[in-house]
Amino acid sequence: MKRKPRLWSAQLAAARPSLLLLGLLALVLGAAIVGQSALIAAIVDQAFLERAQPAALLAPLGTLLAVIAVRVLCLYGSGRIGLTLAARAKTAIRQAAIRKLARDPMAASLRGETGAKVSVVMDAVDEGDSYYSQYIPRMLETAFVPPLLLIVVFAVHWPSGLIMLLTAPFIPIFMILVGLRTKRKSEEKFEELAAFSGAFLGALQGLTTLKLYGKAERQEQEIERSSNGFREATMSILRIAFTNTLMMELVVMLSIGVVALELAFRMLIQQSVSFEAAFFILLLAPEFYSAIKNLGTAFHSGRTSLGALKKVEELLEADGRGAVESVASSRRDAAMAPRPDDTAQGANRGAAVEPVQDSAELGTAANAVSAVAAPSAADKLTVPQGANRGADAVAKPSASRKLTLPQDAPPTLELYEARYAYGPGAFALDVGTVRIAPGEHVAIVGPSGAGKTTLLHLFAGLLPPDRGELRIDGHPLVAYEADAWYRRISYITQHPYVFTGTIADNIAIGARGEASRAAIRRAAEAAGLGTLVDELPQGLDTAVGESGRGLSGGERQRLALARAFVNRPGVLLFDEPTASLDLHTEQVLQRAIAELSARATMITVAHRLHTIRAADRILYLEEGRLAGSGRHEELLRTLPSYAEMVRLQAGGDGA
Ligand SMILES: Nc1ncnc2c1ncn2[C@@H]1O[C@H](COP(=O)(O)OP(=O)(O)OP(=O)(O)O)[C@@H](O)[C@H]1O
Repeated sequence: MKRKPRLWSAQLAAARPSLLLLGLLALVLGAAIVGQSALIAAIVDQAFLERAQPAALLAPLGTLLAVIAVRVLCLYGSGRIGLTLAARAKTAIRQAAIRKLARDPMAASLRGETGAKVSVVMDAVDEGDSYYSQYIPRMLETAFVPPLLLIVVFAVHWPSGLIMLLTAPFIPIFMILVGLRTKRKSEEKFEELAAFSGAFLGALQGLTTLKLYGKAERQEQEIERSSNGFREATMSILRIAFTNTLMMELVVMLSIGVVALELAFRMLIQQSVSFEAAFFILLLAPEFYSAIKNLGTAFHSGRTSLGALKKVEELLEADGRGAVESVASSRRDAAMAPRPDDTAQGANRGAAVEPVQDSAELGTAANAVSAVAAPSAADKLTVPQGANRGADAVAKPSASRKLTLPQDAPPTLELYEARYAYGPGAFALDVGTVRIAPGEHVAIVGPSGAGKTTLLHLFAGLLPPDRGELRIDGHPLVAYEADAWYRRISYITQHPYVFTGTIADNIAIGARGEASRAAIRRAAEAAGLGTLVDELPQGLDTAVGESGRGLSGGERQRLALARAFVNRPGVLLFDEPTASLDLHTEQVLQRAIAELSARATMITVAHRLHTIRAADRILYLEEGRLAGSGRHEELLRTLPSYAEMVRLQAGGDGA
């Protein structure tokens, strides 16, 4: 048998007292089985062969009832313990998985299919149930019951004991052979299920696009194909399981038959065994085999569970860091705490990660996560491994304390000797050192694909530089409390994400703490949402997002700005929409942004000439390099490619 997934072992180690109790119950169960069989054999012997008076049978019958009650209680007890073990383990594993997803760097969390992740967290964890509720209790029963029965049979009539000893191994041999195949199949089944869930969710989310391109039917066929794959994988597991059961029943029946034949021969021909002893053994034999057989059935579910667990473990260890320990600790610390080395710097080194897409909105998503992810005190006090890499000349925080970020004044930002590549041979951004003073307004400009968004993500702390680091007020980002930075910034993407909930809920998630109704209202008005809210019958309580009213691109932008207004960030990161908004919306947005950025550092991926002209400094990127930096007029004079871009843009912008 291969090494057990570490998740399982971690859970078992945490459940040692329950395992001891299960062992004790198994021992009592074994004794009850022996007692029950002995009493039945004695009662039948006395009633039919000895022709005893009914009154004489009352005492053994009463004892028999008591023994049966003990047996039932043992089974009930071990069932309850198994279920409790399973429930606790599933909670801990699921918490660890959710915590892992919540604390992942944003770029990593956008990697992979959402449907597949949901399937692992929900279905694969559920599938783990039978390992604890069936396999572990049956394992312990088998460790105590069959050996006990065998000792008793040997003591009463050793030839029967020998037959049982020789035939018993056939059952585990079958189950090991079949179980190994089941585990492989079960892993395949989960791959199929994950593929199916991913394809299904993807198709549902993109249904409008698929319909517009006339591809809905093809996607339907794709879903049919992957659902058939899942069905076939499930059926092949069931086929193995049924064949397994049939073979085991056959082996058990044959073995009991051989024991019975031998006993009949000794009793009737040789007359060397009494009826009571033979009947006693014949009662014990099926109990002996069924205990081993039950393990076989539990073994099958156990293997399926292990296959499922491997998927959960893969999810937990997707970034190569040991999350298993956190499962064991999750009972101690149920709070979903971000780990220090999960902050942007130091994570995903060299991995080709997806860039943060437009749907990710910082200062919003981060707050949404932090609503459920309260960092534990221990995490705040630990300094991550690999912190301060390349930070030779800067002040380093003390090894045991995290710095707090001033919440009132805008900070100084510095990308120090920063380089980021999406992977070996992929696009690489290498901008060296860029320092942005408090309150400075910087525009990132350049041709499409030059690395503007990548640079913005480096400034936001969303992408960890491969080399160099992001410094806030002279200290590396990892020196600060995990959430402090994200509470200080607002990132308005081109297509802000609207969560399912009311407009008020959607604005409130931008707030650093609780936002009052009045503050939400003020933020909505400041962002130019006042008229829309007034026109809606339910005002701020109108449902938006997937299950509510749709919002236009401009309204989404204003919603994102309203989130920023309740936050009043020290750093405003803004990815300007490339698509043109109508003049009125544009003016509303510009006014709101000007007001927001008056007391903040602002970095904008700029597409509009008036943003570029108004910037204190322009960073002009070309193929991942900083080709020039300065004010608009300065770059016009010194950088021909910039002048050319402005000339082309002026044609379409009219600014
Ligand atoms: N996950 C990724 N893996 C590999 N390459 C990527 C990834 N994301 C982006 N790139 C590449 O990195 C380069 C820079 O992308 P980026 O989005 O930063 O450019 P940009 O200047 O913002 O472009 P645009 O103005 O068109 O939005 C592009 O060539 C892009 O194809």
